[in-house]
Amino acid sequence: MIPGLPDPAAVDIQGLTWHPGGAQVLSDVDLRVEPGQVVGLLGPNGSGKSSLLRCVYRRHRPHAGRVLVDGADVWASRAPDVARAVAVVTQDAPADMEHTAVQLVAMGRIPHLGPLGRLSATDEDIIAAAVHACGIEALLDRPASTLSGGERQRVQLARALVQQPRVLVLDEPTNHLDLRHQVELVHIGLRCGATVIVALHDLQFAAAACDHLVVLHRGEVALHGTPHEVVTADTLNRVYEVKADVAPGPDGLPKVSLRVD
Ligand SMILES: Nc1ncnc2c1ncn2[C@@H]1O[C@H](COP(=O)(O)OP(=O)(O)OP(=O)(O)O)[C@@H](O)[C@H]1O
Repeated sequence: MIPGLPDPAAVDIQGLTWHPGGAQVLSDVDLRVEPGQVVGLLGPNGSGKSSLLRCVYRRHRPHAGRVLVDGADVWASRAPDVARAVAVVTQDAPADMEHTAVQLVAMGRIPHLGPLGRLSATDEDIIAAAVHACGIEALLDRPASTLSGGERQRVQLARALVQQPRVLVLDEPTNHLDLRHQVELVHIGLRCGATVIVALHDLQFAAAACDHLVVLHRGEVALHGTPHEVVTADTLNRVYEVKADVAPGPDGLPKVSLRVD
């Protein structure tokens, strides 16, 4: 789909602890993600999902522990080297709102450009492929500030893809997307060949889209396993404090029915 995508990388999170201003946000988190795996990060609001992902894409420096991408500690590596390996789509609007969509997408090539910062024909091909994959051709000349939340998220995904990442970090990438674009995100982002770590709120979507699920609770890994092992009535009760029935749906995946009485 995107020309020249490199091999996916393993991600090893070891004893990760982050306590800004004394608040214990992440405590001794261990997680191994195999190359090419799609791992869903679940957990209630405030459980530490975004904080964990920020440690992976080198936004937060952990107070203890480390994140290894193919064996290299991201905080012992140079920022441009990490940017060549790890791309991110966040739930926030991009900072550069005055730029047009195509300028934002092209910024994804910056870690790969030479000293003159010029785009080559190969770079242009990669950008065109990502624009096509994300279906944003009609948005290219629009300033980011005029785009809807879902349009902006697709522009961010295209920017992440042109980075040709070995690891793709997605922080609640579906929160602005309608059903069709959620399904497309699975095809484009989750199956692009990179190792993917994705924070999600919808357990059923996570079960359908991910190979492996990890549930954070109060900054610790509460449980992890296959969708069948993780999406259970017990998890919903113990971690989310809701009553629910979980039974296999027609596709064999866990189907959640919340009890609201
Ligand atoms: N810089 C910071 N300083 C102090 N506390 C922080 C900081 N960043 C995050 N927190 C706190 O850490 C906890 C975890 O936040 P985080 O955003 O990682 O959770 P989350 O699981 O992604 O939540 P949500 O599902 O609501 O997006 C929250 O209680 C949050 O207030």
